[in-house]
Amino acid sequence: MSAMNIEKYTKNYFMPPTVDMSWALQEHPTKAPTWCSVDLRDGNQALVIPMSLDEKIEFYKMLVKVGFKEIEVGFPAASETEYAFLRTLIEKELIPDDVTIQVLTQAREHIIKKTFEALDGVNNAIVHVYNSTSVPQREQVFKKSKADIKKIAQNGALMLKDLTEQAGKNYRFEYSPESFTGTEVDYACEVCNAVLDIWQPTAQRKAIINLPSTVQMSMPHVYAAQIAYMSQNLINRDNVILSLHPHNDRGTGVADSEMGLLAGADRIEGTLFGNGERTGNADIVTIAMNMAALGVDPKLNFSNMNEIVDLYQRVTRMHVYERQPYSGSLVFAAFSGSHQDAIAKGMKWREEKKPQYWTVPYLLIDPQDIGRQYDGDVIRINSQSGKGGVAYVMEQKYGLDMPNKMREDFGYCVKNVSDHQHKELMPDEIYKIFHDTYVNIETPLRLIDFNLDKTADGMRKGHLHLAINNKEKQIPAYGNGRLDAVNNALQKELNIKYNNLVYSEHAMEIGSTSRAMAYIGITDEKDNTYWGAGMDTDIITASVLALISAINKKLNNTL
Ligand SMILES: CC(=O)SCCNC(=O)CCNC(=O)[C@H](O)C(C)(C)COP(=O)(O)OP(=O)(O)OC[C@H]1O[C@@H](n2cnc3c(N)ncnc32)[C@H](O)[C@@H]1OP(=O)(O)O
Ligand SMILES: CC(C)C(=O)C(=O)O
Ligand SMILES: [Mg+2]
Repeated sequence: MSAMNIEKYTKNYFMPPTVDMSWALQEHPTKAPTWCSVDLRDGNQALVIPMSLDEKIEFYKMLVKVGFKEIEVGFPAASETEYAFLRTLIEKELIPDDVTIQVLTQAREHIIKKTFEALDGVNNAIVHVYNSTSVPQREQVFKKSKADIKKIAQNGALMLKDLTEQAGKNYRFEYSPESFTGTEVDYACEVCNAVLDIWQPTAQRKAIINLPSTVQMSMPHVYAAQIAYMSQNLINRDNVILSLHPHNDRGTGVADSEMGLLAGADRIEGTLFGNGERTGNADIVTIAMNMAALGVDPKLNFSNMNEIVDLYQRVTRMHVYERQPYSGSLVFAAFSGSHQDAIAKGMKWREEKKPQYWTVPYLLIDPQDIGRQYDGDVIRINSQSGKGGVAYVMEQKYGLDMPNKMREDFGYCVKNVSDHQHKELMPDEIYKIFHDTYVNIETPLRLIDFNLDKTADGMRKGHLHLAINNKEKQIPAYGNGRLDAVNNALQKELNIKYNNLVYSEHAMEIGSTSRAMAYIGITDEKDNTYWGAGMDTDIITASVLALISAINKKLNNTL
């Protein structure tokens, strides 16, 4: 016996009588399918607390805004709320002309009648009828033969046809052989064809045949082979919209949908973020965004993903997993140093070389396209981060452009703080570390003033007014420029030696236009480099402050 008793499991799906895998030669779908959101029905029936009337209305309006043209709004015969919701949509005229609502019903007379009652007053609707066809459902639940199960479907189809005629409407019809994935594929096809035979769809009024993986049982290519068989063997195929309704028991609801589309399907039923029974339905956000990431217009608009996530979480009381493709809060975040470095360089490269295409390493799509920000959503800093990421945040947020070598010094400094505090560091915390570590350091040396005039031969000569350990002192200064004069004066006065002076400065563009930041690195005889920064409204003063900060760090022996 195995530890998990796997001996009791066996394959419960059926390969189609003829297996055509030629669809697999296509790389990806090249046009958007018809999308049908089943959030308000399949998603809703899976919630611990189903949505209230007001919550359903709010969710419905959001689905319309995203661009769904077909929305399964409920199972009107299931409960008062479901019934009242449909009535509200109709009576308050909340159904735009280009949106068709869909309602689900079992193939039972009183339930179908109640469903039609609820539809009173609507012009366009899809009435969706289902019955189970799988071997276990036939044997264990319905205890009926194949012929009897087909009869349930036919009776349901007939009732839909008759009641629609009686209502004088043009409702469209959908049939689902529920538990399709556990059904012999040729038998499922026989049942669907019997339904189509009753409905006699036309080009003006096509019928929808929806093939659910009510429970996912196989790898996605097997489901797609089943879909290919159905697509090739349904009667009146030109007037049939072949729809998929994948669930996610094996975690491949998206793969089932994508491969099913390649195999001939025209339509996808699914939910936002994959909410639904058990492990959920196929996640339409992911399927649509996968298309968008390949340059295929999905005809749905997720440019405001944060708002959609917030509303969804609030009304369903579910949570969008941090790593849910495209929509999770961490899906664009790069904490690790090498990823951050590549992203920062990739962004720059794109800006300079190919702004019309998105090829930035580690980011499948441009986060801004779904309303996420580079700043805050992409490069985030913790102990796994490196100099590239830290410098990127400082540059984007505060306009600081440190010399390359200083970035390394600061990167390690930030990493250590994050490591010791065991937390992510926000940009303002990183800036504080930068400021406390490098900027305008005043002990033991503090600059009070300096006065350096130009001599006849173009040199600079004058005095440096300092406080050393709080004792004020004037020292003479001479050099070929102001910074050089200060540098010479300080080395002499303090009797210290250093070289490899690295210097850079810039105006502070972000936040404070009137200030300059200067950076200086000095390397002593033991090859230790000390970095300082100076901030001031005057660029020369900023440079002098940067030098004094670097010297103070050497004197304090703080690398
Ligand atoms: C895979 C899916 O998501 S399918 C959709 C599932 N969603 C829901 O069920 C949510 C809404 N459902 C409900 O509120 C209720 O089930 C109702 C109101 C529709 C029906 O309620 P009830 O009749 O009290 O109960 P229930 O659904 O258990 O009925 C079971 C009976 O219907 C039969 N039945 C179930 N589904 C179907 C169907 N699609 N077509 C025909 N008969 C069916 C069963 O065989 C069983 O028959 P029996 O009475 O001879 O044993
Ligand atoms: C009603 C049907 C389509 C369903 O939800 C399923 O089989 O999962
Ligand atoms: Mg379902």
